[in-house]
Amino acid sequence: MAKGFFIIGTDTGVGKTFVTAGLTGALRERGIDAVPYKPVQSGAVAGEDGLRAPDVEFYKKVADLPDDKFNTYSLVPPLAPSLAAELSQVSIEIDKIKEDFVSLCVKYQIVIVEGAGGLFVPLKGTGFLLPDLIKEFNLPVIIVARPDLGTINHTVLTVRCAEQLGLKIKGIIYNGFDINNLTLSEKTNPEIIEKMTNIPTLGKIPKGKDIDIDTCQIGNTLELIKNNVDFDLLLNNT
Ligand SMILES: Nc1ncnc2c1ncn2[C@@H]1O[C@H](COP(=O)(O)OP(=O)(O)OP(=O)(O)O)[C@@H](O)[C@H]1O
Ligand SMILES: C[C@H](N)[C@H](N)CCCCCC(=O)O
Ligand SMILES: [Mg+2]
Repeated sequence: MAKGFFIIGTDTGVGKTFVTAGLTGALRERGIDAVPYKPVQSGAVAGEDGLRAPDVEFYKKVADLPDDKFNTYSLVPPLAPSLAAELSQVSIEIDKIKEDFVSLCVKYQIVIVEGAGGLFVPLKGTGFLLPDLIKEFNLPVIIVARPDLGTINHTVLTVRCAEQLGLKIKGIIYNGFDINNLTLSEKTNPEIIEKMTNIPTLGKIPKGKDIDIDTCQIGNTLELIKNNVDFDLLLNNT
């Protein structure tokens, strides 16, 4: 079985890339040969030498990575992968994604895969969704969630759906606390969600400084992840 994690979010923009990059960098600093993998990047940007994948560029800047292939498809339309592929007249081949994933699994100790958007996102047409890929990879998922009001519903919905689909859930990372001005919901959400789901909280990450994926500003990403994720919990039984 491949060793690693599949990073999903309760939504797009919750911090999956930030967490994927930070976890990869932190594990590599611990001497664990971890790498990231982004099967399908939508919202890719045209650069001098072809399409740039912002998520992958961010990984490379945060973590000291070997030179390898960490992305299979890069698509310009900022949409769900299957729609972005359709508009780009690209056919997403799941076997190609599996091939790239396996080639990383044989070379490295841990592969941290980033999804796209939330859980129920179509990868190919409307029949092959993100959970289908997670099952193919047979990896436990880490859910990245917002900390504030509204996240109970989003997070518990994601947990319940993932469980009903037979996915294994490693834990939840809440991302983006305003630690200088914690709201009542930020103070109470992780505990009540753990009570409702029995899924452990792996980390509570504060808002950082100068972090922006689109402009590849990494700010204090690595420090935030290193200081706020429970790595003993993350790595036990991995
Ligand atoms: N803890 C944080 N502190 C400050 N900025 C953050 C933090 N986490 C994420 N961000 C910023 O929020 C934006 C969204 O984060 P990110 O791109 O990681 O989300 P995502 O879930 O990967 O989105 P997508 O679904 O597009 O892949 C980015 O600009 C990122 O830099
Ligand atoms: C373009 C964006 N940054 C992500 N890469 C893809 C988000 C897909 C969201 C699909 C949806 O739930 O509407
Ligand atoms: Mg991302």
